[in-house]
Amino acid sequence: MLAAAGLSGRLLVRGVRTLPPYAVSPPSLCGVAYYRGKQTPANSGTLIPSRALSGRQQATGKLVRNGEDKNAVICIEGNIASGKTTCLEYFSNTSNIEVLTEPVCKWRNLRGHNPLGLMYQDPERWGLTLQTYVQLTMLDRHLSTISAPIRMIERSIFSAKYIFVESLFKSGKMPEVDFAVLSEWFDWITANIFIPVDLIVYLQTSPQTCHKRLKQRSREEEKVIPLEYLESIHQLHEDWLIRKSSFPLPAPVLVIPADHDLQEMLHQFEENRDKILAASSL
Ligand SMILES: Nc1ncnc2c1ncn2[C@@H]1O[C@H](COP(=O)(O)OP(=O)(O)O)[C@@H](O)[C@H]1O
Ligand SMILES: Nc1ccn([C@H]2C[C@H](O)[C@@H](COP(=O)(O)O)O2)c(=O)n1
Repeated sequence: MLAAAGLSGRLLVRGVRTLPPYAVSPPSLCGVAYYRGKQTPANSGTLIPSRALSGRQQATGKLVRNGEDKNAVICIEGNIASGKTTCLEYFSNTSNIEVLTEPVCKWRNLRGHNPLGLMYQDPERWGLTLQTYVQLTMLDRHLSTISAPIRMIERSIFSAKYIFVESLFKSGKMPEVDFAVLSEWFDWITANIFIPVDLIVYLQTSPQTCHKRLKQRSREEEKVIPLEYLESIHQLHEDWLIRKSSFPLPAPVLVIPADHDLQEMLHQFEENRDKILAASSL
């Protein structure tokens, strides 16, 4: 299955529907990483069985990316339109950091189909389709080969499951069997593949701020998103990252209040630079 999904040859295991007008978006920035303003191909690397690794996450017996254990991994988490991409863009000019944006363009254009748009139109029918693909593409973000010592990822395979799949299921928009399939996949992946995270940066916003920014960004598929959806996504983030009451945390959390205007946010990113880069010395 993983082979069919495009990771073939890299796992070394020893042990037609009518689409709306916005259906296809340009795949121009899909599958790329940014390293000091340059684009580099983000390829999946070779996975090999782990030896006894120390720290971060219990990895023994899991598949690991060959030679990748030395990379520091920082995940930027936050609500929809909270400013994650803006944050990644800010750090993309920093030497030593390679930023990997969320592959939204892939979710909007998968061989001419738009799983993101379909999900917003009919979550009961298409939630599983989108989230299966999100899980695959986020796994690729965690495992792709990079050249910098610090990997900065927009969101993570963890928030995909703990926030978005959870939201679909809890709101009654995902059938139990679809939730079970996604959960089995997620459990298998996290039990068998070493997915280290050293720091989570949580851009904490009010749902109202996100609603305003979402409308300003005006992504076609997201025009149907009501404030209530952003409120529920906010609560799931708060339960996971602040109250620490819902799901396991893969790493410590640095909270950056992010309701401020753009200029102040850039200042906040700079103020937190040392704390963020400290992840590489953990
Ligand atoms: N601090 C800010 N103040 C006002 N607008 C912002 C701020 N940060 C980002 N934006 C704008 O809000 C929208 C969403 O930002 P973006 O970085 O794409 O968020 P995300 O990646 O979290 O969805 C974009 O139009 C962006 O230009
Ligand atoms: N697992 C996921 C991850 C993201 N989405 C949606 C939410 C947004 O509409 C879009 C990503 O946008 P961003 O928050 O980066 O502006 O994709 C989802 O449905 N499931």
